[in-house]
Amino acid sequence: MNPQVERAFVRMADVGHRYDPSPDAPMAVQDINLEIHRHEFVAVVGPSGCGKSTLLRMVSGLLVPSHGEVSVFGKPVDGPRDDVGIVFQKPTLLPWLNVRKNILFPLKHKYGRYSRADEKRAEELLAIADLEAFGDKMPDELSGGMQQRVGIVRALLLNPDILLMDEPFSALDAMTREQIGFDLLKIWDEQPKTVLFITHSISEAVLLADRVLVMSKRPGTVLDLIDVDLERPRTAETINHPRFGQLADRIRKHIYEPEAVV
Ligand SMILES: Nc1ncnc2c1ncn2[C@@H]1O[C@H](COP(=O)(O)OP(=O)(O)OP(=O)(O)O)[C@@H](O)[C@H]1O
Repeated sequence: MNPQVERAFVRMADVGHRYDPSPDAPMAVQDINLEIHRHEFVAVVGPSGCGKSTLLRMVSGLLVPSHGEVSVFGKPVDGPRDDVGIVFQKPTLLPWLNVRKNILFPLKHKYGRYSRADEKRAEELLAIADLEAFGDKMPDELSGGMQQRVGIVRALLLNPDILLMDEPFSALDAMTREQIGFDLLKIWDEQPKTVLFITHSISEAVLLADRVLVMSKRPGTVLDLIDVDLERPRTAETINHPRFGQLADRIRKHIYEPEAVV
């Protein structure tokens, strides 16, 4: 496990949720018991509709589960949290603001202003994301991958303890996607966060995460929580490691031939 991982941070105890409150309506997720450590990188994979986004929304506090409890550092999550950054599939940058103003926008929106220190940190984060030369550019002057990196920097500028990422790279081509994965690991290494990362890509999950949470089809439950015992830093070479293939196979079996997994 990553040495930066400290201790249990996010806890889900017997968590379940049904969107339709009538008692015979189907559950979206059920019987979720999970502990995520501080600064751990957990990837979530599972079939479409199994409740991955539901899980993320419950950690963010945007959704209160109908059963069980989600807590962060021992305190129940009962409403939207301040210490959470969210990155979605599309970065949704404001087209009329340059990159620098886009990443500072949430601070301005939240506090009405931002300080010189915030501006300095914005420049530092842009540099970590290899975007230091693009602060003055408008979003439509950037590639899709660069826009997505701006979205990640924007989420990090609020210095959240928890970074929730919902299929953040799925709109990108394969090469950009792999590169931005390594960029994310570099940012995470320099600015450790507890990351919950949803993906449909098994190899992306294994390449990035400390652990991979595999969910069953609806109602989503935890099928497996797999330790990714591959060395860091992860590189393009990691993919050629025999252990990488074994881990990816194990996840693939859960998803495509669950009866074959003992
Ligand atoms: N707001 C909602 N109201 C009612 N049902 C919902 C709502 N949001 C999600 N659901 C249902 O809950 C289940 C889980 O949805 P969720 O979006 O969490 O799955 P997912 O694993 O993230 O899916 P995908 O991989 O396709 O994005 C689905 O059956 C979905 O139809």
